[in-house]
Amino acid sequence: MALAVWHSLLRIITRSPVGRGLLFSLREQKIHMAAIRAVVARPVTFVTGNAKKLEEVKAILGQSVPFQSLKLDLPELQGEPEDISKEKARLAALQVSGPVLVEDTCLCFNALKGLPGPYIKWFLQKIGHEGLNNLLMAYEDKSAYALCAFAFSLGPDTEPITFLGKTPGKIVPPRGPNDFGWDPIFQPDGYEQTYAELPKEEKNKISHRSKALAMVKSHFAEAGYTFQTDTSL
Ligand SMILES: O=c1[nH]c(=O)c2ncn([C@@H]3O[C@H](COP(=O)(O)OP(=O)(O)OP(=O)(O)O)[C@@H](O)[C@H]3O)c2[nH]1
Ligand SMILES: [Mg+2]
Repeated sequence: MALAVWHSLLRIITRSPVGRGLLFSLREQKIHMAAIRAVVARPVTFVTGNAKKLEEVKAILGQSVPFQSLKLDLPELQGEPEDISKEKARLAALQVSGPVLVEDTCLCFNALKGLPGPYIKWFLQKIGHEGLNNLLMAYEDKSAYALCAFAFSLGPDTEPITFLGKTPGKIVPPRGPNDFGWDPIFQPDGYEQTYAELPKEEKNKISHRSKALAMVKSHFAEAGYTFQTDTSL
């Protein structure tokens, strides 16, 4: 019965010019979507100069988003995290001539209206953990948040898209191993340990980076890109 109704509906659609037009445009759209889904000529390159970031990205993404990495220290725009990350992706895509993933990380102090934010790398290099704590000496509010802005671009002619992840916490005197940036002075909300004291797997479950990468993963799953692995193309 349902099949008979469907057949008469199909007959009506295919006999009318409007119906035929509709079917044609649906077919075109399907072909267009297939073209988008299909082939991207190169695998994704995660561009970073930071080995510890790379380590975490590998651990968090696993096999979900196949990528290769390239160590490049890209120049960084001043401004808002999302814009910095997008500009990094544009520069990276030009260098790589293919699909790229980059990220920019900020450590934002609420008492300082979000600063040092994207400038944390230079603050950390110049004044260290103690200096960062001292910046908040005059304030009762030690709350802060770690923010990660990933940007993905399919190539030099494509506008990058961004994925943000944020983890709230507070700034504390350094505790734990000193092998990654400001991890020893950031204590995420709901934990008694700093990022540095937490086992890596635990940090990777709750970190700003893992939250942003969860969105990257969903995007890749939805878009269904197929990346050719033949790099001679
Ligand atoms: O304790 C930390 N836990 C983290 O989870 C984390 N992620 C980044 N950082 C540090 O924060 C600055 C960001 O600057 P940033 O995003 O420009 O990175 P970068 O210049 O090192 O690499 P990249 O820009 O080439 O990717 C740099 O000092 C990074 O070392 C972290 N420190
Ligand atoms: Mg950088």
